[in-house]
Amino acid sequence: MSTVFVLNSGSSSLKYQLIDVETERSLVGGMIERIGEQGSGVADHGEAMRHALADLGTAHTIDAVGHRVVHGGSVFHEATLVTPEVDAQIDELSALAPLHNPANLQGIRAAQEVLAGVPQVAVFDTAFHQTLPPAAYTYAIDRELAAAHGVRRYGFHGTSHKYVSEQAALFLGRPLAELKTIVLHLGNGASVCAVDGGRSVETSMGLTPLEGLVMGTRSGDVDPAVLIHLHRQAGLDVDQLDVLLNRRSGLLGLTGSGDMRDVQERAAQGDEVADAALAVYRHRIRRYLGAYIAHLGGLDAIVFTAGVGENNVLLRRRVLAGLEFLGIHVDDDRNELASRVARRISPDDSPVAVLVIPTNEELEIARQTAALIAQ
Ligand SMILES: Nc1ncnc2c1ncn2[C@@H]1O[C@H](COP(=O)(O)OP(=O)(O)O)[C@@H](O)[C@H]1O
Ligand SMILES: CC(=O)OP(=O)(O)O
Ligand SMILES: [Mg+2]
Repeated sequence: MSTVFVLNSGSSSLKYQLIDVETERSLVGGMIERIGEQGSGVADHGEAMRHALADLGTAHTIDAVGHRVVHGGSVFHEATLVTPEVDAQIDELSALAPLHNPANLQGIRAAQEVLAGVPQVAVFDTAFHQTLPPAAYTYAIDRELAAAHGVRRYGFHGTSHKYVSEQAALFLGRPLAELKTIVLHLGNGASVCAVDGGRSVETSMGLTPLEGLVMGTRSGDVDPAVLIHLHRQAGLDVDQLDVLLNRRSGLLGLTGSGDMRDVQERAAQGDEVADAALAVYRHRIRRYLGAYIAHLGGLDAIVFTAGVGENNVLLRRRVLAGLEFLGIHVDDDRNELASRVARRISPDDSPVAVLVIPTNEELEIARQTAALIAQ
């Protein structure tokens, strides 16, 4: 076993990489964006997949394909070989992740067609969070109704949270088993995870990837009564509410742009609407940070990752400002240093290590795929 082709289908993008699992080097890689948008030339994830395979060419052998699958419900606790039964279960879980699972399945089916006979492995965003205690995953609603419909918190971005928390332990040279870490995965989708001894014990996304932080186009937490109110008072039906909260909220809803770079640029030019949106974004993160420090009963490390977490100097400083009383300090010079590798942005002697660690979901998927195939 030496090469794994990894497919990471997002709601509107497809990232792919061919990874040599022995050297952990990427041999071929690319990204197709704006899938399904008018004028993009790529109608759906099946077509995007065919573009990716064409880019791959025939120069390489492929020993297995690893797929990111966003929702694994309570069914999948670990990387799983795709069989017709597994395909059907992923399909069934589409109701819980309509932006993601159908795209993941299209990727799987296109790969099966083009790479017939090559084992396909599904790696689930939810799997790492299967260790959440019931107190963290239970919604306080009618128990039987919830059970009948799979209504509980699952959590997402697990592949990233797992990878990054392990990298943090390696970086610090300390055993994972004794570390209390909070990971801030701030990308287009965003979530926080409390990791205690390598296990996810609390995370901000819930039944679907909508709960929690303010995101590019998703609202994150709202009082559920907002939906009832908007239905009764503004006449929005359930599909309109779905589109509102998942696709037209977050930074996009607050400012008209879902991209953090745009919002920050506008704020820097004195745009008060953009500045106020950044304040909401930061406030929500700090609410979770405080809560998770309490859940963990201590804290060794805070890790920033994903597009915003890895690149946004100002946001990192603002999120952690005023938390010195908790042993959380940021060294401004270290924070401002642009770099693509794992680094510490707190002083060496501060009680809590504040780290920036680039996530690599593709590598983690390749590792898990190779490990499963080797069994
Ligand atoms: N170099 C950068 N500098 C500042 N912000 C960035 C940079 N790269 C990405 N971002 C921000 O990160 C977000 C996208 O994160 P990313 O992790 O790439 O998203 P996805 O969830 O689609 O994988 C956007 O809001 C974007 O503005
Ligand atoms: C689960 C999720 O939100 O994924 P993404 O950040 O890729 O949209
Ligand atoms: Mg992402």
